[in-house]
Amino acid sequence: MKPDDAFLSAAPHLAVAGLSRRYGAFTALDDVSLAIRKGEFVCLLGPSGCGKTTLLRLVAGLDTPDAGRVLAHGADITRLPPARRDYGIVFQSYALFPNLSVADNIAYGLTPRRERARHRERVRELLDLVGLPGAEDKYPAALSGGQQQRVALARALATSPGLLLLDEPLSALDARVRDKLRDELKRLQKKLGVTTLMVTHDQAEALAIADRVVVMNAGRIEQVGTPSEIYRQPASRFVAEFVGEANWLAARRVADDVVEVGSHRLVLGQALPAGDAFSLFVRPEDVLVRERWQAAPNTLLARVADVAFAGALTRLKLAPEGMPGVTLSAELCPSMLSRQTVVPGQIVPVALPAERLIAYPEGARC
Ligand SMILES: Nc1ncnc2c1ncn2[C@@H]1O[C@H](COP(=O)(O)OP(=O)(O)OP(=O)(O)O)[C@@H](O)[C@H]1O
Repeated sequence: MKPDDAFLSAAPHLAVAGLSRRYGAFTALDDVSLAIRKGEFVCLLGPSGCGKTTLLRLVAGLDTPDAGRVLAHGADITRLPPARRDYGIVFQSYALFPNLSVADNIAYGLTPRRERARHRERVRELLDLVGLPGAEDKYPAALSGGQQQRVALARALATSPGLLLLDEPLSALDARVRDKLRDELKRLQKKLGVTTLMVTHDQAEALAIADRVVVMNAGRIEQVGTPSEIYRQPASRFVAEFVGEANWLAARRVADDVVEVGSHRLVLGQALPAGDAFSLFVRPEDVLVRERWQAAPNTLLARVADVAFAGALTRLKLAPEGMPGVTLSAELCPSMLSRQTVVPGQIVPVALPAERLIAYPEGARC
């Protein structure tokens, strides 16, 4: 059974199976399969041009695939026109009607039009929900970007759709407004339980907001996982490079779970993939600076090259002995620094926990 068959037979809330979209000779989306459960918040994450919006547009019915299917509750909706699909959508640009009041913008999709009193009540409810009570009579031009996006969200939710589609809804906003709206969006999504698919190229946003993140690269899915799985266990070198900060060390195979970096042997928590040359990955917060030396596997000495205070943590640059040319970034939390001072030039013991090291075959790039 192909993985698509397994998840399609489970009739998830939304599924795409073997979806491809080509523009001339260029393949924007290449055999993508994905299943989304009811109530899930899923983020499509990836660099510009990787096919996120293409996938969202196919789900919305705004475009037609060259191959593959879109299914809602197991029913094939690939050819169903957008108006007959059960979703609300918010785009990056606010896309409100400038000549309509906030109330009319929100009520636009509500039918039948004659039920004005009922619509007024629904608009009031939605404006409360998105944190804009009393804004009914304002016009879009009188609203800030963040407020306009709240109205766009209210409009998308007006018909209580089964699916909320969001295409970079926060990226046109300044950082402070974006963070606030991000938290509110997450709270709102959980409160309503509306299944949500959001496109973003901002990894911090995806990790903070999503139940599951779909990392895309060049029209394909690299990994689907919870934010913590994506961050802690990147399935490919591409994901490891795209999400979060990392140290990369050139390593050579010594045994099935042992590599050599410079003159050091490092034990790994899992068996190496095939190959002799690897890029060894370790997050800065997993580079552990010890108070005193203990002869233990994966422990080495390093000279502190730089100490930079960064508020909630302190960033160190470390030059490990026996690894010429290598600089390791480490992050220390305040509780650790209250026990020990670290200054440039100091020699400190450093541990690289086996289970925190991941080896990717050299050359297996993006
Ligand atoms: N109508 C089109 N005609 C030709 N090429 C297209 C068309 N639409 C998209 N593409 C190409 O398909 C690829 C994927 O585009 P898509 O908009 O899905 O990327 P994206 O991941 O959403 O990127 P961004 O974050 O920049 O919006 C891009 O290389 C884009 O240039």
